Amino acid sequence: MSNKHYEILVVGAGSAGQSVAVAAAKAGKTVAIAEGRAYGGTCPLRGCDPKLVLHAAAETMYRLHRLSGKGFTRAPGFAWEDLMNWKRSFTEPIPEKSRQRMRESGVEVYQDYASFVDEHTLKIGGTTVRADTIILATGMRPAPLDIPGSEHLLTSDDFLDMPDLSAEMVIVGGGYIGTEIAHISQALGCQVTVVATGPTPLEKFDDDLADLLRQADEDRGMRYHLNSRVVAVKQAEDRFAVEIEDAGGQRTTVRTDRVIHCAGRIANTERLNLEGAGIETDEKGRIKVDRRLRTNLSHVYALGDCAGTGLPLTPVASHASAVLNDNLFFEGDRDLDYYPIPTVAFALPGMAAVGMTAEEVEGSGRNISTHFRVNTDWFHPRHLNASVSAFKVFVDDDKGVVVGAHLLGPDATELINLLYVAIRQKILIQDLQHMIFAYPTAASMVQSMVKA
Ligand SMILES: NC(=O)c1ccc[n+]([C@@H]2O[C@H](COP(=O)([O-])OP(=O)(O)OC[C@H]3O[C@@H](n4cnc5c(N)ncnc54)[C@H](O)[C@@H]3O)[C@@H](O)[C@H]2O)c1
Repeated sequence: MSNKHYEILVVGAGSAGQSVAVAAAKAGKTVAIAEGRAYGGTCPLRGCDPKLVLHAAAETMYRLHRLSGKGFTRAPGFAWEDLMNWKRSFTEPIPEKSRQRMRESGVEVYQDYASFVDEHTLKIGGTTVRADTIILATGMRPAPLDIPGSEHLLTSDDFLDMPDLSAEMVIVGGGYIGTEIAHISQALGCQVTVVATGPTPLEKFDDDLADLLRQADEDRGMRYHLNSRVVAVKQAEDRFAVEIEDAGGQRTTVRTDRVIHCAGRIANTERLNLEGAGIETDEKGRIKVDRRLRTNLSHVYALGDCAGTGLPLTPVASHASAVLNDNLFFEGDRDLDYYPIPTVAFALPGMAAVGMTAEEVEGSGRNISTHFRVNTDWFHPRHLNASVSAFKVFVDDDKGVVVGAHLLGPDATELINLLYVAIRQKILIQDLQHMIFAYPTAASMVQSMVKA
């Protein structure tokens, strides 16, 4: 057992942890980073990036199907294995590249899980490490689903590495991950059944838009069990029998080839022995932090998905690491400043939101008008023959600015950034209307969306 001391120890080598380690080294600190799994973290290895590679193929197929009979006579052939190889060309170089980046920056690299021994000491494999300042950035993982037959469930990690695409799949959960996996799989030829606990999928998005998406999905053959949950999974020869219970207690069994568990994620804290150092967590199990990412111990910080602040999204972690790096290493004096956080679900077509929600508008007592419209007849969605397109934009009529935007439709995932800038910078609608937007682009729709 060897002993080491560093000024800074980072636990978790995802995007947040790596960013802090590099900044600390740049500031001349002695730094180490520990990671139990592959270097790189969720976003480039098991989340955003590989998902988007698959989504690009699915979106191409979706668009081709929508233009069938409008120039296209048949969809092209599709090989899942080739798509997986293409995806691996993105993911496989990440761990070694990340480790190399750490070493070149002067960060000492540990390949093992770290666990607290006391407030300043962690065990990393066979090494006892003492550190003056400790940064926790351990991310999240699928939450265990406590139902009979849970051993038959595959996770989103497994989905992103499947050897083939099943003919039929059941998706447990209609949140971000469930919806994205459902849309990718259905577009590429799988018969998908989604089991969602709420009255619509994507409950964290606008209800009206989520319901329009559900209708369009059902029209193209996706199946939904709403207000329902999966209560058991049984092996049925080489397939599975999925037991689904609705809110009234009525049970249905669906037979399928694979069952994908997308029913929520929890913070990766179980190997840290937080109790060993007396570090507090919130009711969701995320590490409690203040507006400067400090835990209840003044020398321990947490950021990224494992920390109880902001949404578990990569750009939120990037913002948090920028604030922490400034404050810790470059004499900054900044609080976190998230508002508003744009968020996107890569459905087909995409769903996106930024700023005030319908519930927030209703409870605000402010003079806010709602611009809600199904705009499948507008030129941009229409020339793509989109299955659905709609928007709900909230305008503060006293101030003349956009305060919330909810989009569903082709290119919604890009358009939302434009509305984010309008909200964040409080651009007057009057000024927005006087600007010249290139036409015909998706972005040019924004001027019509905010028109009274
Ligand atoms: N595009 C993106 O930005 C993106 C993509 C993926 C994940 N994420 C992030 O990851 C987080 C986690 O995503 P997620 O989709 O795992 O969680 P989620 O909380 O969005 O959805 C999980 C859903 O599963 C339901 N559920 C729980 N038990 C169930 C059961 N037995 N049967 C059926 N449904 C059940 C829950 O009620 C919930 O609606 C998100 O909050 C998001 O911030 C973001």
